[in-house]
Amino acid sequence: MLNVIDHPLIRHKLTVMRDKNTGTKDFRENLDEIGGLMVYEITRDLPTKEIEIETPICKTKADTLAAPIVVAPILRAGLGMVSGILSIVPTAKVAHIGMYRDEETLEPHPYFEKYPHHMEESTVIIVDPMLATGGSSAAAIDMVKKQGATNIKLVCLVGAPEGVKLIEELHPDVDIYLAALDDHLNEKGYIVPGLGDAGDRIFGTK
Ligand SMILES: O=c1ccn([C@@H]2O[C@H](COP(=O)(O)O)[C@@H](O)[C@H]2O)c(=O)[nH]1
Ligand SMILES: O=P(O)(O)OP(=O)(O)O
Ligand SMILES: [Mg+2]
Repeated sequence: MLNVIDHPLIRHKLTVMRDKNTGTKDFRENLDEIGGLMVYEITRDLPTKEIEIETPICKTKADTLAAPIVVAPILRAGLGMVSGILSIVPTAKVAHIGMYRDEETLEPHPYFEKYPHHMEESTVIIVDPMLATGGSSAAAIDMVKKQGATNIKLVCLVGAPEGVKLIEELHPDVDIYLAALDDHLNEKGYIVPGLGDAGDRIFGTK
């Protein structure tokens, strides 16, 4: 199911990121901050369990997270959201999924994967700022499913209708979270209006 997280702070920060005159430093900082703000909303339905603790006053029962959380950035661009997410969920483990998109065919090419233990019992949050054709995210979801993950969330900043459709078709069990649903893809597979090439803007490459 698609969830567009609509919040004035997120809209403001995303506008800064979309602006072509925004430099690497401000682009990175705003991406990180949006990552933190989005994850607060996304984790709203995480399962909790009651445990017994002792306060300075008495014994009591209180809630704690029931399952481990794994943040799985799709390299490189997804890396830009990790520290913002970890600032809200500091106990999360981090998986890495290396993927590049062929510039001609737009097909995703995985080149690296590394996971923490217990993927099957974790809530896995896959992050990539851009959901364009959806090929990279769909492939990343396949990869974490092969590791046994069943509770998977996909968190992107900007999505195109084409990418949302692909994920809904291939992985109807995965909830999609966006900060904005944009208009369409251009002939080169870039999101319009979008924010350009996220990896290049984060890392200052071209
Ligand atoms: O406007 C865009 C579109 C894509 N990217 C990069 O490509 C992948 C996602 O593309 P899919 O077509 O959905 O596989 C994403 O990892 C971005 O790194 C982009 O930066 N800007
Ligand atoms: O999906 P790509 O090819 O844009 O990868 P990166 O995020 O490393 O720029
Ligand atoms: Mg890129």
